Amino acid sequence: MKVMKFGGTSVGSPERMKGVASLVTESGEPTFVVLSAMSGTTNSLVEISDYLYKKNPEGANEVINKLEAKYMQHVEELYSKEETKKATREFLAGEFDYLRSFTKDLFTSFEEKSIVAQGEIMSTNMVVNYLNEIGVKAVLLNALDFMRTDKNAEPDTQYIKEKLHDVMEANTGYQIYITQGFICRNAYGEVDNLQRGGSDYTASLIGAALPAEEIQIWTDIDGMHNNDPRIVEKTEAVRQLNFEEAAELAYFGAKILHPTCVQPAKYAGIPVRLKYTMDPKADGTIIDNVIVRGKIKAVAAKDNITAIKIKSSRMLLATGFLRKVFEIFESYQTPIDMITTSEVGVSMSIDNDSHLNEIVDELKKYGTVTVDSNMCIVCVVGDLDWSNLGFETIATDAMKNIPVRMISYGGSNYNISFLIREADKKQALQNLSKVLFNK
Ligand SMILES: Nc1ncnc2c1ncn2[C@@H]1O[C@H](COP(=O)(O)OP(=O)(O)O)[C@@H](O)[C@H]1O
Ligand SMILES: N[C@@H](CC(=O)OP(=O)(O)O)C(=O)O
Repeated sequence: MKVMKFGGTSVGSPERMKGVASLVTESGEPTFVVLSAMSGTTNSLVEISDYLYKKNPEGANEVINKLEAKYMQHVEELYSKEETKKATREFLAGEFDYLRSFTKDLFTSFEEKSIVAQGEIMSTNMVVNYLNEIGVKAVLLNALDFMRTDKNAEPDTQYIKEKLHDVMEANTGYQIYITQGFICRNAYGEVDNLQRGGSDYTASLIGAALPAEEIQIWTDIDGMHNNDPRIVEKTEAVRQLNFEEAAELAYFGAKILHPTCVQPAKYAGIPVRLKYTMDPKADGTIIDNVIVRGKIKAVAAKDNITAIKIKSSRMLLATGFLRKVFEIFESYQTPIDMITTSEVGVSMSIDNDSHLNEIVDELKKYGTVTVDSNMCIVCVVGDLDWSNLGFETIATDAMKNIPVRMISYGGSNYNISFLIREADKKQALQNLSKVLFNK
C-alpha cells in the first residue's frame, strides 16, 4: 500500500479537493491518504487561540464567523448532491459551534491544542464525504485513535504500529483510507500535535507502521529544489536525494519537508517521493538509500540563529571543558546546531534563544562570552566526503564577498555549513547557485 500525503495548498479549495480525489483513486489500489488542513486554516485557528489567550472573545468570534462563511461556501462548490451538502453543513456547523464554546471559558494551551486540531478534522471529513458522494469506497480513520506521543513528546512508534494495525483490521475492504496529519494524543491522552508542518511526519510514521511500499508527499512544487525558490530565481528540482541529504536540507530550512519526516522512513527503508499536486506527471524527487558520488545536490538556509562564543585560557590543554559547556545548554534544553573549536575558545549556534540570558550567565563563569544575533546557517548538501578534492573550496569560494562567522565541515559526509548574517543570506544563496549550479 502507498501512503499519499497532501499539504495545505493541495487541499486548499474545493477544486483542489476534487483533484486529490482523482489522484488517490487513479491507481485503483488500496491507498492510505494523509491530509493537512486547508491552507490558511491552521493559521486562523492559531489566531483564534491568540485572541482567547488575550481574553478577547469578540476578536475570536470574528475570525470564527469569517472562517465558517468560507467553509459553508466550499460545501456549495464541492458537492453536487443535496444530501451530502446537508450532512457536511451540519458537521461543519458543529465544528464551528465547538470553536465558539471556547470563547466562554478559561483558556490554556490544552484548549489551544484542541482548537488547532480542527483544521485537519474538517478537511478530512470534507474529502471523505466527497469520495463517498462520487461512489468511492473510502473510510475516515481518526488519527486520535492511533497517533500518540510518549512522555518525551516523541512519537510512540510501537503504540502507533499496534493501534494502526487494529484500526486497519477493523476496516478491511476499503479502497481509500483517510486520516488527519499533524494531530495526535500525548502520553496523557490529551489532544496534541506534531508541531507546525507535522503532517509530513504523520505520513512518514504511518508509512513505517503499515509498512507502506512508498510514502508520497504531494505539495505545491515539483520536488526538492536545489536552492530556496522563495529567495533565489532559477532554482531546479533535484531528482534524487539520499535520506541523509534530505534530512540535512529539511533541518536546515528547505520548508518542503518537515525536518523529522525523513527519520521513520529511513529506518524502515521506505522511499519518500515528493510530488507536485498541480502537475502530477512531473518527476518530483525520490528520497532513498542510493548514494550518488561526487555530486553537490542543493543548498538551504535557516534563519533566527544566535551564535555564542566562549573564550577561555582555562580551555588550553584542559579536559572536561567542553563537557561543562555542553551541560549548560543541556540543562536549558537548548540544542546546539553548529560548533567550531580552537584551543582557547568554542563557538556554537542555537535556533532557540528562549534561555539565552541564563545560558550566557552560566557560561560567563568559565570565560569571556560574546553573542551574535540575527544570524543564519547556510548549508550545502551532497557528497561532501573529505576524499572529494576541492569540494569545500567551491562552496567557500562562493562566500568570498560575505563575512562568515563560522564554518562547519566534516561532521557528516553530506554537508558543509556556514554561519553568516541574516542580512547576507540572499546574496550567499545567489552566489552558491551561480557557483554550484551555473544559475
Ligand atoms: N529547497 C526547496 N525546494 C522546494 N520547495 C521549497 C524549498 N525551500 C522552501 N520551499 C518551499 O516549500 C513550499 C512547500 O512546503 P509547504 O508550504 O509546507 O507545503 P505543504 O503545505 O504542501 O505541506 C514550497 O512552496 C516552497 O516555497
Ligand atoms: N496544518 C498544519 C500541519 C501541516 O503539516 O500543514 P502543511 O502540510 O500545509 O505544511 C500546519 O499548518 O502546520
